[in-house]
Amino acid sequence: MQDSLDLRALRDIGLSHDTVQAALARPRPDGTRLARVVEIQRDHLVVHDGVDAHAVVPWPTLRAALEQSRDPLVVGDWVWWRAAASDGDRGWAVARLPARNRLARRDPAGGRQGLVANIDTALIVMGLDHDFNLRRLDRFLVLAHSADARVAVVLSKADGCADVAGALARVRAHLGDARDDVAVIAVDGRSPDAARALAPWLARGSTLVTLGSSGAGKTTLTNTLTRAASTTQSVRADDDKGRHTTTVRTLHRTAGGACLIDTPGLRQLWLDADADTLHGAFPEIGMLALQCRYRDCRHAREPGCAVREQVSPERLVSFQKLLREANRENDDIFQRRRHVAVMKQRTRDNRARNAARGDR
Ligand SMILES: Nc1nc2c(ncn2[C@@H]2O[C@H](COP(=O)(O)OP(=O)(O)OP(=O)(O)O)[C@@H](O)[C@H]2O)c(=O)[nH]1
Ligand SMILES: [Zn+2]
Repeated sequence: MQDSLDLRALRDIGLSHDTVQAALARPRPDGTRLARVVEIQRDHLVVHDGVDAHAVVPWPTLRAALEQSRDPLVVGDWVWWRAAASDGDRGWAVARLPARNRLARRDPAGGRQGLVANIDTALIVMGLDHDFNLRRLDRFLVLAHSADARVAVVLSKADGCADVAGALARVRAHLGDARDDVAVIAVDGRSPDAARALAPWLARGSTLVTLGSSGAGKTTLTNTLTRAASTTQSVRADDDKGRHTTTVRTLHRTAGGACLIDTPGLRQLWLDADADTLHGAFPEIGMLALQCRYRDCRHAREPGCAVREQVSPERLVSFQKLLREANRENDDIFQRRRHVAVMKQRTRDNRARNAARGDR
């Protein structure tokens, strides 16, 4: 069993300075080694130490702590793990290291669902087809901002789009100067050119996560970026058919040594973001609000509203909707349940109305 850490190998799997600090800050549990969670299966986890993958399950005390905090292990987490007593058995994840960041969403009941941890860059993938939706993009931008991650917006399916330049310009105009930290790139996710376009975000040892709705092209892009990587990396048999739907989050290695976590499409992204995070993701709104005539301007119908004058209407609508959602988080559990009940009833009503009209 290794007693010193193989830092080189661990860096290859995304070990950062913060995690090293976190690891040194507390005593290492006896007989354990450092590894990263690369896959979550129903009955076990896969951790990787930069050299090998190992199947593990949480040690009883860790399991109890995770259950109590309702904050399960996610892909990208770092753990101290211990090999099983006999070969072939599952090892144990003994303790989790504090994460430098974590992406999470809310579930309808108000719980928090961790998605991934310890990321540098979010690749927000949006198809240049019916998937193109600036309001949804804003939502993913807030998610990325909540982890303080760099962001590249990847407009996929550029090969099938008649006006790529126009689409790029629309996204840029929507984000405005305030978000000039966000890169916007159009790609054919199946082409090796996509890897070249994304090279600046794919440095060895950095960690990226794909975000986007189902069918946006996340897995296609992941396959392109990881294709020339390790030959031991299995390629799923149904990928060629393009029908494969991602069901688990998995950390892959790219050809140049970056770590890329592919996520399933998030059908319902209820943000786990407070008003501060929101203002961080929409920095221009807070700045401009200082120039509104009224101090408590809601940027609705008030005269002399600087926000309405200078922010694109679509982006302002995004912001206001997300802010309502964030404020709802402060609701108590009963208000939240009532809200869920209202939403469900509304869905049933819509369905009934559509059925009565004869559409499906
Ligand atoms: N022409 C073209 N097709 C693409 C591109 N990117 C993805 N596709 C196709 O779009 C479909 C959906 O792509 P996926 O990569 O499976 O989408 P996903 O975002 O991983 O979807 P989920 O796994 O359901 O979350 C597949 O048929 C892909 O072949 C692209 O850049 N160009
Ligand atoms: Zn205003």
